[in-house]
Amino acid sequence: MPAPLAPPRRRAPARRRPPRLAVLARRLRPHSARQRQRRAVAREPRAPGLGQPAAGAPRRGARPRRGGAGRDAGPRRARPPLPGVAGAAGDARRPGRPGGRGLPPAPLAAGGRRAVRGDERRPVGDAVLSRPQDRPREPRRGPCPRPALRPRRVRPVGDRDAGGILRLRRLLAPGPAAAGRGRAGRRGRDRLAARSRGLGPRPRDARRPPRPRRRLRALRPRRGRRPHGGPQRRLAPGDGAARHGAGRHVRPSRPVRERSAAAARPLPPAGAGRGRGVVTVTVAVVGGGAWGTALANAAAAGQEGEVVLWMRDAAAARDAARARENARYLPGVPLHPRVRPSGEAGDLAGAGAVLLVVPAQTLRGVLGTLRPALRPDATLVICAKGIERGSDAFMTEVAAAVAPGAPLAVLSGPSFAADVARGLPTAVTLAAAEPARAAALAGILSGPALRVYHSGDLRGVEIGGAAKNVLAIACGAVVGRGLGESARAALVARSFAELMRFARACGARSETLMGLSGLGDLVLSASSAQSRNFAFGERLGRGADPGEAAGGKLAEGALTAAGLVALARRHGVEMPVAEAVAALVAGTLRLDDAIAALMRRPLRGEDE
Ligand SMILES: NC(=O)C1=CN([C@@H]2O[C@H](COP(=O)(O)OP(=O)(O)OC[C@H]3O[C@@H](n4cnc5c(N)ncnc54)[C@H](O)[C@@H]3O)[C@@H](O)[C@H]2O)C=CC1
Ligand SMILES: O=C(CO)COP(=O)(O)O
Repeated sequence: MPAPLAPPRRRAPARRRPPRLAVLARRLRPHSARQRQRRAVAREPRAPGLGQPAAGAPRRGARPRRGGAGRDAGPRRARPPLPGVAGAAGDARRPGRPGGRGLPPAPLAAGGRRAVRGDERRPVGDAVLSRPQDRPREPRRGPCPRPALRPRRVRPVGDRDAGGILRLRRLLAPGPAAAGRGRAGRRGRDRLAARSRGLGPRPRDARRPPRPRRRLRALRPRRGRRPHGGPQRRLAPGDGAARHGAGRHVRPSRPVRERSAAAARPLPPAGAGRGRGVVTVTVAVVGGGAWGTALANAAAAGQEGEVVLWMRDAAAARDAARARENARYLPGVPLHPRVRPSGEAGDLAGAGAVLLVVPAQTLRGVLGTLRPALRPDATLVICAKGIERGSDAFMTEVAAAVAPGAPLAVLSGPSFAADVARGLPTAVTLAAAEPARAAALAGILSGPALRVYHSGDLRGVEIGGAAKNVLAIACGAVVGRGLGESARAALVARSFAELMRFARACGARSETLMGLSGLGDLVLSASSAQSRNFAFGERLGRGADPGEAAGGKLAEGALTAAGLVALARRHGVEMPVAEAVAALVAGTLRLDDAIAALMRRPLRGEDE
């Protein structure tokens, strides 16, 4: 018997691919029971022939709701997975969630590296696994419904604004920071308004309170600059102080404050042990030339009182007072408001310090004339640079002879009047026998651009100023003759050597000559045609007659050379450069012969 036939095995019916819409719907995560119900309805077949969309399906032409089922169910979003790709856009939205509808995590690729799905952030070096259109859109704002797609947390705008408002409220809150802020407070409110509109810059570091220094500045009333601690003053244009921030209150630097204290003190007794009284510090200037005018301006800027600028020509003084300018000697530089030009000797009577700024050869005569008008205890500050002809006397000796017992001081150093008048930085030395007097005077004359060092070596400071004028003529002659920069440098060095020898022989300190009045002034005058002495020598070098080489200007070196040489001989000091200049000026030696004589001198050790 044939074995009963087994009932034919029925092939399992092939699984029908679910309709596309159903697949898509399954992938979607319903957010609420209402949504799930809607989607269930949507899965039901449409009524045949009616062609009406199922309830809950998006209407044609309706704008898909952002982040909702309507958008996700749209045809653009619901793409089938790409072949060979472990998942596609939207698949990873619930990775590994037990019982979740999403796909399991992507399998590990060869080498243990996990394949990266197109919708994940890809580490550098991973293959590109998706087409650009399969990548999810970046969510714009608000909470993202798909955590795996969220690139990073976006702070809601409201949060940020709240922080900004809090910070700005703190800035504007009444209290020491805000009280009296005035414009600063208004600015803050404006910024707050701008910030709340999403405009305007963020505060630099809003967590930190504003810096206290700034706040203090804002609270400080604006005043005129007080470089020396005095009361507010009006400042002249061109004045050094005005140039350095007039109109703004700037706390003076420590040295300036110290100078103020020094200036406020009365000068110590003149000629200690000689019964002199204490002198006050009212400054007057004798000599209305370039240097006298520049120093008067500097003194006026450096202390409180009026500064009388005495001129021998009363008409010139009136003109200067009217025009507020010394048009002849220092054109273009306004006089400081507290400089009073005067031709009256009586106007010098109140001065405690009198700056003598006339040509060296006139000092004896001028001081002799004015002496009766001066206070007997007035400090005479010698600013002329020279040695008196005929007597071969230093300026301090001349002054001491004319005004015996008067306290003396000497001011010298590298300083073109035009530079000082323009407020360019300058440093000079002031020497007096008593250190306290020198310091007090230095304090009075110092300013933002004029730095006055003090010294006790009167002789050294005056020799530096007088001798450099003579030596600068030699340097000018070398340059005028076209002998080159090497020759000029050699001449400066050898000139300085003889200056030192001479100064030491006269009892001065070498250190003084190595400073401003000596090396400093020699370097300035030997290297610049702005120096009248250098210019005089330059013209000599070009063949000008010594009588005309000055060109109507004051060349103190030409008038001092003979006296310097005479003094050097008296002290047994060799000064070959000064000798040559004296002979050139006297017209007893030609320049070429002078140069040849210098070059033929016996060779010797440099320090001999
Ligand atoms: N101009 C400058 O850059 C500097 C000049 N000095 C020295 O200052 C002194 C004066 O020089 P500057 O003012 O430049 O000269 P300057 O030629 O500009 O003025 C000389 C002043 O002295 C007056 N004067 C001339 N003879 C007189 C007399 N017999 N009696 C009264 N007053 C007389 C003139 O009227 C003029 O006001 C000189 O010894 C010079 O070496 C010092 C440092 C810098
Ligand atoms: O003494 C001066 C600079 O320090 C002025 O130099 P002159 O007199 O050569 O112009």
